[in-house]
Amino acid sequence: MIEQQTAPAAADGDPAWIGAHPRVQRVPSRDITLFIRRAFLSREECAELVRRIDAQRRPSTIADANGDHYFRTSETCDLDPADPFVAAIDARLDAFAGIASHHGEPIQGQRYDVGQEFKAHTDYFDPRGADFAQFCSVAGNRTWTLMVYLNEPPAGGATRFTKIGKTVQPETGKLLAWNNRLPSGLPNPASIHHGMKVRSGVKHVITKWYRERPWG
Ligand SMILES: O=C(O)CCC(=O)C(=O)O
Ligand SMILES: [Fe+2]
Repeated sequence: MIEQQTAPAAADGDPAWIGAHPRVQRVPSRDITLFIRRAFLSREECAELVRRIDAQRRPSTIADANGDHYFRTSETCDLDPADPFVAAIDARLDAFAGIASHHGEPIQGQRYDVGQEFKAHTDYFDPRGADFAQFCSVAGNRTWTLMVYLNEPPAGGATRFTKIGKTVQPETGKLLAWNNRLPSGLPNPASIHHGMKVRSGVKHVITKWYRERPWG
């Protein structure tokens, strides 16, 4: 009998579901739910994504502009959800998170050249921030983040979770998944993280964010 792959239907990620996948490690922390899964994507899949990101990149932007023009110096690419290759990766991310696809934003790509970074920030939007209504009135705030490194720069480019003191090194195909919320549903300030400066080479990642309510 062929095993039927059913799409996830849940509105939120379940740590027990994610933690039960093969080869998943949970980062020990009382303050955040954070998982690492090495080699989630193959080198070939990563290279395919890098090609698409490089072809369509634009300067990255931030919500709640803070006057620091060097806060996020990378470039961003909105990957085309209608591209069958992208759609297949999207479905694997949803299956990993265990979250219904309509809660997900389209996958983004990020590209960092030497000297580029994304300073310490949270992926959730500040409920008191000026841009909250603009970004969150329909789908609500961000819940989980899934991020995959598509390459490994020779120096720099780590992701540092500054509040919990955990630094993750880029590694081709490595996935990070974390909950941006507390068990109460409020935003978790311990999820703050810094995409650190690339010192040599180039760094690409994909980011996939899920929302409290259906997207779009
Ligand atoms: O590039 C990184 O290491 C972090 C990226 C990130 O935090 C983001 O895109 O929200
Ligand atoms: Fe982030």
